[in-house]
Amino acid sequence: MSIDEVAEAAATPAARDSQPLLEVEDLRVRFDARGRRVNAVNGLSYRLAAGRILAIIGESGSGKSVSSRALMGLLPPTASITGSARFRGTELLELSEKEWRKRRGADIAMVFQDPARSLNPTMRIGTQITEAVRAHSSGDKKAARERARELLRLVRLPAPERRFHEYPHQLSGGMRQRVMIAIALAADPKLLIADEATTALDVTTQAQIMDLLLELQQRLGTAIILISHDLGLAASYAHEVIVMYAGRAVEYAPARTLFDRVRMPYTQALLGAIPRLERPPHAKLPVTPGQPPDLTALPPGCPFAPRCSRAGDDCHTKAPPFAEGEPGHWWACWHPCEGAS
Ligand SMILES: Nc1ncnc2c1ncn2[C@@H]1O[C@H](COP(=O)(O)OP(=O)(O)OP(=O)(O)O)[C@@H](O)[C@H]1O
Repeated sequence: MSIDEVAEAAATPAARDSQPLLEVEDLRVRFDARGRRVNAVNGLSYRLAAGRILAIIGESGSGKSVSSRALMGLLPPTASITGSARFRGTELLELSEKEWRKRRGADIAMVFQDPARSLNPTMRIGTQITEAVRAHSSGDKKAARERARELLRLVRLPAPERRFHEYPHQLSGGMRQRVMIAIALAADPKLLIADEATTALDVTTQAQIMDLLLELQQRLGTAIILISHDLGLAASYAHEVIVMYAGRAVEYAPARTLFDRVRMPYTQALLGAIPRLERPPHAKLPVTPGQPPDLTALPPGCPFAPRCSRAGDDCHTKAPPFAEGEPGHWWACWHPCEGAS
């Protein structure tokens, strides 16, 4: 089945209603520090089925990382989290730190933007992956080393035998990111969150890492959440896309539907700012005129209204619900676009 066929299948109610891997409902994250309250995530809900690729896109500060870190128990103590995030039926938001230590990386693993900072510079690559394997298994060291070698081959690291004995600084950025992906896969997670995992890489290497993630999703059935500023990346690789603004989902649809029939003016502004013919394959989110709202003082209406060319008086007073306007296609807007980007 091609990605397009998979995406089409996802739009059917049957596929949507099948047992989801992850169900996020009304997730809210607030930071209280030094007398300031930052409302970083403000009622985010979505479902992800096993083996699917979901892209979460939005401008800087829209809550993409914070909402995903909440799923890994990685937020600081200044964060108050409410709502629900069920992974295969288990409520993640109620886990204790002790339970997190056992589970983190096992069910859900995360790959970040900067592999140089995530790897230990003083430890050989092979040792770091072996330790990750041992953290999640009861097998002996020899078996863990063998599994580490297998993981390096799985992520297609060139010359894996030689690299096994090398240090991070001896590898290129793309190779280091392959090592981070190998570490993330050590416990065979069902969900991999890639938080801007290719942003720091050159365009060719970006494409290679994305192709690797796609291959892993197809071979291992790992679901992937791609957090990105990159619309082209979402269009090329994701089955479904969530567009976030001010800590909320403002549009959600199968990738093709979203790019063919945009409804939310914010998404259209993001897409429309780059002329289609000139749109490079990995176009970064352009800056839409105006500023994102102050998360310490959110307006009563639609948070995008002050920047929106379609906004009416109602938009400034009453927040539009995030609702399924067409089968499989959700948006939060009182005056949606006509349906073509
Ligand atoms: N520890 C924290 N304390 C206070 N505010 C925070 C903290 N972490 C994040 N925030 C705020 O929460 C909001 C959402 O941040 P988040 O990192 O999720 O955005 P993002 O969409 O991932 O942006 P980027 O693409 O720049 O990473 C931002 O305003 C950010 O400043």
